[in-house]
Amino acid sequence: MTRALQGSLLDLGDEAGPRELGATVRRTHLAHGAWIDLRPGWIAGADDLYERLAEIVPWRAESRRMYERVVDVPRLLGFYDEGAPLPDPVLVQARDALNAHYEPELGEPFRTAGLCLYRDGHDSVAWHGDTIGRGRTEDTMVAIISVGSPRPLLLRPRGGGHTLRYDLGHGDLIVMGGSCQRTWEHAVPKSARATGPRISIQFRPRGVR
Ligand SMILES: O=C(O)CCC(=O)C(=O)O
Ligand SMILES: [Fe+2]
Repeated sequence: MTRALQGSLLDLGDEAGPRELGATVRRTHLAHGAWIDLRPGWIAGADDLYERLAEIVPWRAESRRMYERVVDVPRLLGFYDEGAPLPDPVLVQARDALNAHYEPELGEPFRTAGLCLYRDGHDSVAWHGDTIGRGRTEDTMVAIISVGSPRPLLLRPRGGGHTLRYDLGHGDLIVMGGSCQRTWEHAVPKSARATGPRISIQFRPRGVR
């Protein structure tokens, strides 16, 4: 009796979706006006969320012209523009919770969601900042949720310096803020090790890409 009740209470406390943010978020100030926030294990039920997203997102393979050659982008992509319905209710809850926490500081809401699926260690993203839009010139924030198997997200200052490494998966949250997109770069390197699949969900404000 008691045991069954305890079990169900624990289940209730661990309902799928975002857990608390608030004081559980740890901020690290980096050089040049950049910072990152970390909240490990933010999403309860992250493995189920991985499975649902892998299934229902219309994943696109892209290719890009590199000088004379056309090369495959080494990951699968999804994109939900402002106003487009997100593919899972947990992502709606997560975006709402991020906005409740960050909008006072950011001054605007997160509006778009980009998704990347790294199928295995061959998939990766090369060193870059999210500078296609306003991140090139303005401070902003990019919030990334990781589900599935952890992969390292590396960060290094532009122009050289020590590389930071965060292993992100299973519902972890990282937020890159301040000048991070223009003064630092980030990457998910290829791995020669056996690596399970990871999906990242990146929430960005309008005009940041
Ligand atoms: O998958 C990640 O965590 C990073 C993705 C990324 O940097 C991007 O899509 O701009
Ligand atoms: Fe990026």
